[in-house]
Amino acid sequence: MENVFDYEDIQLIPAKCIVNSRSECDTTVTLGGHNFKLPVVPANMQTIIDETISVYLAENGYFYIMHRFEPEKRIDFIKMMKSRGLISSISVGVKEEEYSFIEQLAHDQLIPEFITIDIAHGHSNAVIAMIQHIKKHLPTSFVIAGNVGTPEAVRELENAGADATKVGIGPGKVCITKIKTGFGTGGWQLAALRWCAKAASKPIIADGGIRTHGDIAKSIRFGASMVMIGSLFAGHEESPGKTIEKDGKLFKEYFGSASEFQKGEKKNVEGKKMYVEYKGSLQDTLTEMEQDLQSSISYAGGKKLNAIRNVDYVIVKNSIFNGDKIY
Ligand SMILES: NC(=O)C1=CN([C@@H]2O[C@H](COP(=O)(O)OP(=O)(O)OC[C@H]3O[C@@H](n4cnc5c(N)ncnc54)[C@H](OP(=O)(O)O)[C@@H]3O)[C@@H](O)[C@H]2O)C=CC1
Ligand SMILES: Nc1nc2c(ncn2[C@@H]2O[C@H](COP(=O)(O)O)[C@@H](O)[C@H]2O)c(=O)[nH]1
Repeated sequence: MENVFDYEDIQLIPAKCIVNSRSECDTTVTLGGHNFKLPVVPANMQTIIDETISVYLAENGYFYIMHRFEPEKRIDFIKMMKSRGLISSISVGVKEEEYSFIEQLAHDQLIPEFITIDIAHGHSNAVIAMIQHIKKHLPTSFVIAGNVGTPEAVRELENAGADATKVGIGPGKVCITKIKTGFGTGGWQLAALRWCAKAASKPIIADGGIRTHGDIAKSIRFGASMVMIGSLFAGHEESPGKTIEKDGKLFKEYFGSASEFQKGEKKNVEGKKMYVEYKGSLQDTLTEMEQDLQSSISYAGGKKLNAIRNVDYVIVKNSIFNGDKIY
C-alpha cells in the first residue's frame, strides 16, 4: 500500500456546478432494492439505536440496523416492524444460538429485509458459515457481513454470499482495538476503504471514523455505497445513552459494543465509554447531513450522489483544519 491517508488528509476538488440550487441535488441511495434518503446508517450499537429510533428512521425513509445486544427481543421487533409495514433490519452474531435463531425466523416466516452479521473480525470462517446459513434458510434477506479491512476479506465474504460488506477495523471513536491489539484501519480508514472498494463487486458500507459531514462525501468518493456512523449520532435527545449534566452542560453516554459497559465483564475489552455533547434532535442532524451532502453533490458538478465518485482529490497531509479543532 503506497498512498495511505485518512479523512482529514483529503480534499475533494470542485467541478463546474450544473444546478441553480442545492435543493436540486438528490442524496438518495438504493440498497437491497430499497430506496433511502441518505447513504448514512446510525451504528448498530446500544447507545445509538433502539426500537423507537428504528421505527422513526424506517417511517421517514432512512436506513437503519437494529443492534443485537438484546437478542431475546429480536423476534418481537421484527413482528412489530412488519405489523407497521416497515422494513425490518436486524443484527446477528456468530455463536451457536444464532444458528437456531435464523432457523426459527425461517420456520415462523419472519423474514427480515436486512440481516447484518456484526463481528469484530469478520474475515473468518465463523462469518462465512453464518452467511451460508442465512442464505440457506432466508435466501431473500439482504446480508451485510463484517467487519473487514482487506480486499481478500471483501472477496471471500462476497463469494460466500454476502450482499454487502462492512469495512472498518478499529477506526471508531470509542474503539481501543488499535491500542490493545496493534491491528486495524484506524488512522488510514479512508485508504483502506479505497483498497477494499477496488476489489468489491457488491456494495461496501464504510464503518467508523466519520467526524464531519464532509467525511460522508469522501467515503462515497472512495467507494462506499453507505456510511455507518456512531459518535455523530450519540448526542441526540432520542439517543438511548444516559443523559448527564456537568457544569450546567448536558452530555450523552456513548460506549463501544466491545466495552466493559456493554459486556458486563472485563474480558476481551476493545471498546471504551465517553460522553458526547448533547446536540438536540436526531431529525435536525439528518436534515443538516442531507443539506451538506446536497452541497457536496453540487461541488462535484452533478445532481446525484454518484457524481461525487468521479471527482479528483488532493492529499493535504493533516492540514485541512488549519489548526481548527471541530471534534
Ligand atoms: N469495528 C470494529 O473495529 C470493532 C467492533 N467491535 C464490535 O464489538 C462487538 C463485539 O464483537 P465480537 O467480540 O466480535 O462479538 P462476540 O463477542 O459476539 O464474539 C463473536 C465470536 O467471535 C469470537 N471472536 C471475537 N473476536 C475474535 C477474534 N479477534 N478472533 C477470533 N475469534 C474472535 C468470539 O469468541 P471469543 O470472545 O471467545 O474470542 C465469539 O465466539 C460487535 O458489535 C463488534 O462490531 C469490536 C471490536 C472491533
Ligand atoms: N474497536 C471497537 N469498535 C467498535 C466498538 N463498538 C463499536 N465499534 C465500531 O465503531 C463504529 C462507530 O464509529 P464512530 O467513529 O462513528 O463512532 C461502529 O459502527 C463499530 O464498527 C468497540 O467496542 N470497539
